[in-house]
Amino acid sequence: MDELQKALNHKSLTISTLPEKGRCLFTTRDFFPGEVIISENPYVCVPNKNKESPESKCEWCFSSNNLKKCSACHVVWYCSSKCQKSDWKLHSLECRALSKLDKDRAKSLTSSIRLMVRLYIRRKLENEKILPTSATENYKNVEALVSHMSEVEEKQLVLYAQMANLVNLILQWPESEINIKEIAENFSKLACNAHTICDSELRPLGTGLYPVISIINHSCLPNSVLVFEERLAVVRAMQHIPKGTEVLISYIEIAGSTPTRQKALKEQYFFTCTCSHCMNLGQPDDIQESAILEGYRCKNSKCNGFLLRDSDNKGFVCQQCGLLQDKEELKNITNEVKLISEKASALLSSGHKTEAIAAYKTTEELQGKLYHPCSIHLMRTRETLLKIFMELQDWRAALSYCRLTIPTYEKVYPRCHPLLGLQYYTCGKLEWLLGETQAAVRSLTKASDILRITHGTKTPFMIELASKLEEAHAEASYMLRSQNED
Ligand SMILES: C[S@@+](CC[C@H](N)C(=O)[O-])C[C@H]1O[C@@H](n2cnc3c(N)ncnc32)[C@H](O)[C@@H]1O
Repeated sequence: MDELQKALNHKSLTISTLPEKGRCLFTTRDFFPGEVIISENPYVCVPNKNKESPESKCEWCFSSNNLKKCSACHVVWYCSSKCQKSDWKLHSLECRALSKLDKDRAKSLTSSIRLMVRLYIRRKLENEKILPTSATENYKNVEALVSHMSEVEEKQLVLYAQMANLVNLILQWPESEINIKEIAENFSKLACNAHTICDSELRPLGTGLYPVISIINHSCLPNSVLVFEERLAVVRAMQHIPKGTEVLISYIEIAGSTPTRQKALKEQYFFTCTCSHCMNLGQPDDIQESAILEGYRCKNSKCNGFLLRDSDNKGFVCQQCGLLQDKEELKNITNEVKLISEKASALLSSGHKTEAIAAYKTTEELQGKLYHPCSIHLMRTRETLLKIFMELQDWRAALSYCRLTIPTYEKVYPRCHPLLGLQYYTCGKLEWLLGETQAAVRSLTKASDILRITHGTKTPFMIELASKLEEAHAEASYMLRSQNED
């Protein structure tokens, strides 16, 4: 039996291979909601630095506080000497390579290029026995990852080859140690195996390769969830998982219709999902769900019906009241929504928050006429308004938008999804700030019921949630006692 299989057996897990999925991870005992199934440190990881996340982060723990730049390469940052020391074996070689580059070029390297440079440095350090190997921390596990090279489009292959040349240029190693074709294939492996490392509130921090957790396959109705505790990846059971069951997580944002989810999975992961949600494709309830989440609503504001194309494809018919809607009319409003939401997004990017709010509110109003109240488009606009009002510390407005998103969250996410838990948490925190104590207790309780399963109970984030809930409970009972005494 191979070493990895033996190590997994000790964790009550086993690897099987299915023809339609490749490797799969199965349980060899029951796991219960909230229980950690597997955790793994990254084989390699890097913090993200891009337009959405421009601030520097610690290379080891991803913190943004007390950062000091590496004085030699000027690319990598650390929050403490402890983090710097932990990363030193890998960074010492990386630092030498980055220091030779033109300063601006070194600073503008993408996360994928940096991740690949780190991957090759790690392999070299293992080969030279400078870094120890184990069953779970071993380049062999990277070799076993799927790459889908034969399915990748020509244009993408050219891009991977160019990126591989850049990695070669950065490393400047002898030909015997580098193989451009293999680096290109490893880029393809990263595309379908690397994970976005997020903080407890699921905000992206970096990218990491976790070759053992990468054995876990996808389902749109997953039984497990992947979260991160700093750089550690943790997979927890979201429900009771009986012995002999495949461990499944979701690779994608599952708030979307079946065709949208399937498109995302095909494009990035090259497979067609056959989970029970996807197997419903084309069935009347799936068509209805798609129309509600991404399609149009009836133009009669008193009717809550959704529209489907009529049989001769001239327009759309309300499935509740039968009202016909002209294709051109819908196209015009859709274009109007597109233009105003693009304007809103441009205003926000250029820092004109007040004007952006007005434009997003107009978008929301128009979307309300066009889409179902549970539409994903409407939900996204409301999420943006919530975010802007949070930044402006307008808690009342933020709470009203947060509340508007909840019914759609409850519809699109499973009962125990971390995003649903986090939305209840935001709602609860705002209610608490605004003195709506009873409502805060209800929302924080719902948040805690979900997040203690997905996030465990021991992280600083969960300890803070527990203490907020306790405080809200205490105040609610004090208020009740005072009322009774009056
Ligand atoms: C992160 S890997 C998962 C492990 C992979 N099965 C292996 O053999 O290494 C992702 C790849 O696994 C396959 N995969 C994942 N979930 C699947 C599913 N539900 N059905 C079919 N293939 C799946 C796809 O080939 C996908 O690109």
